Amino acid sequence: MFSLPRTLLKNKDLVAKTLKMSTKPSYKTLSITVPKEYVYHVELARPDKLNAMNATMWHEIGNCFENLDSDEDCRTIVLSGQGRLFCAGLDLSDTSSLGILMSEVDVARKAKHLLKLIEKYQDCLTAIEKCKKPVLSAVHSACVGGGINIIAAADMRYCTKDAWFQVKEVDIGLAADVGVLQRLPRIIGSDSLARELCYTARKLPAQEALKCGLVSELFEDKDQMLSKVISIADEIAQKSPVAVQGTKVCMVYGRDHSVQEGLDQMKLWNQLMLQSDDFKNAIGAQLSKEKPVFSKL
Ligand SMILES: CCC/C=C/C=C/C(=O)SCCNC(=O)CCNC(=O)[C@H](O)C(C)(C)COP(=O)(O)OP(=O)(O)OC[C@H]1O[C@@H](n2cnc3c(N)ncnc32)[C@H](O)[C@@H]1OP(=O)(O)O
Repeated sequence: MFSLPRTLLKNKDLVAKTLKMSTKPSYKTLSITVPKEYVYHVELARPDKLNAMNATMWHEIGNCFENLDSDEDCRTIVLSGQGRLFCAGLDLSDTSSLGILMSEVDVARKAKHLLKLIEKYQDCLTAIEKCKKPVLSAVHSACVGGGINIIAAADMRYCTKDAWFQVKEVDIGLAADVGVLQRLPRIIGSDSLARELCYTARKLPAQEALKCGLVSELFEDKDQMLSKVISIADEIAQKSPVAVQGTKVCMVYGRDHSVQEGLDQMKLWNQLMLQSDDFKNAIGAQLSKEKPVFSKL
């Protein structure tokens, strides 16, 4: 039977922390590390498959971001890919995703299964947007198909100078269905360019991705990028989690609603959140010029 070491039993807080840590999930296709307090680093971890998204990866992305949403040790998330490129998109050899199309069943039955599959895969990526912790994506080399759908659901995007992006779906006979058609035009603010990229599947190079606002900054290489992106994530993680998470929720809401609807939602949000200790602590710290301390959320 599992038993705790004697030294741990002496310290109740440490015991609670150890038990909590031991219940954190682990994944087959994702790697999670904690480079700084409150900063989590999620990596797509199928490097030998160019991080192509098989069914396991789709489900794990959804579960991971749902879990991180309620993980009070996590305040910001850096998302990158292991191996030689960020992501090759849908795993085209994965029959557990695409097998439905091959099976000999009636069109209505196939459609019913496909509806469920598409809905599930949409939800898995929307979990990135629904997670209240800011997600900073860091792309090196190629970001193809499903990969660009992933980063479109993230809060911020950074890339290396050699990176390129491709909304590849039309090339495999598919209208992209997991978020890029909806999110990309809003991110880059040009419906015309978004349509060109989605209709032609042309490769968008890093310089142009910077110019059109898809990414915030370019870096010489992946190491330099991760070091800077982790430091931005750390800067955010030092702030009140009540303020940062509220800002994300309200900005996502505001993107999809009128200014007045956004302001109305903001009133309701802050009539609760301004009562939080964080508000008092942050103002006190500003006045005393001391570093504020915020409890976990
Ligand atoms: C309900 C569904 C919702 C989801 C929809 C999502 C749709 C999409 O993601 S559409 C896009 C799908 N992805 C692709 O079409 C990418 C195809 N791959 C490439 O363009 C290139 O491989 C890539 C630019 C990523 C890398 O090129 P590079 O020259 O560096 O390597 P390759 O020699 O081409 O590839 C190496 C081996 O990896 C295999 N591979 C690459 N991509 C995939 C993939 N997406 N799925 C499965 N396997 C992939 C490639 O076949 C090579 O294998 P091997 O010949 O055995 O070495």
